[in-house]
Amino acid sequence: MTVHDLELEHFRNYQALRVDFDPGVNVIHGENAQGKTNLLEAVGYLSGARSHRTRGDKELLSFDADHGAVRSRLESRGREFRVEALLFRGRRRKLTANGVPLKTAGELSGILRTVLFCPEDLSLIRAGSGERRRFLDVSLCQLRPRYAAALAEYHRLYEHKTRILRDWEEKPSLLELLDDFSDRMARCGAILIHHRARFIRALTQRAGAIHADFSGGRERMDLSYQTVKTVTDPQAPSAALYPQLLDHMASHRRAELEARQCLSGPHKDDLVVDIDGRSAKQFASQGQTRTAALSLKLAERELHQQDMGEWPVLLLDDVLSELDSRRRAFVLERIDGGQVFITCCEEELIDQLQRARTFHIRAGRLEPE
Ligand SMILES: Nc1ncnc2c1ncn2[C@@H]1O[C@H](COP(=O)(O)OP(=O)(O)OP(=O)(O)O)[C@@H](O)[C@H]1O
Repeated sequence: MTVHDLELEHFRNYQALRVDFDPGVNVIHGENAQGKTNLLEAVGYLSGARSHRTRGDKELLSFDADHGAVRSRLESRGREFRVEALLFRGRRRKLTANGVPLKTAGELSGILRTVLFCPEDLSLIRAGSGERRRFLDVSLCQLRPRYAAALAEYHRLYEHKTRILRDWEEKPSLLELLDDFSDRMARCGAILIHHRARFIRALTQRAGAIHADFSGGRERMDLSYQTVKTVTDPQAPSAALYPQLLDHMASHRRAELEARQCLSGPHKDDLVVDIDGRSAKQFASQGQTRTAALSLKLAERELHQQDMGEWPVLLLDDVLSELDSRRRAFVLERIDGGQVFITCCEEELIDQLQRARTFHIRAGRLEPE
């Protein structure tokens, strides 16, 4: 997959930008706060109309602008696409591909896939389970459209059930709906667990091998999937998982009513990361945390490649400067193949990336080469 060019209008600190990219490695270089991450964010937005830094589109619009645009010509699965996202303050965005309006943002993920690694990804290892579930969800939504649909439905049901549990004492009639919502959550939840388990199994093999290479064979990383306790084999077909989830919900019915929260279901799942048999969340050093998070992302990238037969676009935000020279060389070797965008502040890194095309950014503008 290749992003050939990008055009931005009133996007973050870019008033107007038009740039052609290299199909290989692109280095976005500049001092702090000049717009490197904003440019990477715009490339990432082409996949799934989603930003890794904000939920709402209005933050993407330049301060004081009431509309903006992201446009690109890109190549995916041997076809060329012209993708456009028009953003408005206070109005729904408009997405099109080759001039045809798109109904959902998911249709954009079907065209372009990206894998991003940014400093915030260290929380993949360090933070609570929510960050790791988000990682699973973002990957799986790109990989499996059925997963994306089940996840959206699960979130909707979760919100409804939470409202029932919150308000049932004031409005006891709501309780009549509770079991139906639990049943539907168990059906959707079974689909999520099945896909998560299979994805984690594939990820374990790849990420473990990458982490071993990364650490020069000195460390071993293991991943395991923690889900609802009554599930005996999470990789089983969703029809087999459904009654097991229902059992768990039934045994937690009273506790949910008392706690006024959904306590049962895959919204509490975790991806457990161990290094040399110990919890990475609790014991990993800063360097180990960075290596483990990066191994997960590089493994995710390889799974996309395996799935589609072509590399997703890799976005590395401010990653290399934090690695020692051996690990940096390892990453540069590993990302050979496919299109890559790397942001950096240091001139010396540019020298190391000899085959790359470099873009110098200052205050939301491209400096002439
Ligand atoms: N909606 C917006 N409109 C205008 N400017 C914005 C908007 N959002 C962020 N900015 C500004 O864009 C500038 C560049 O931000 P960006 O995160 O891209 O910096 P960077 O070059 O990656 O810097 P660093 O090396 O420090 O990470 C910042 O000064 C930020 O305040």
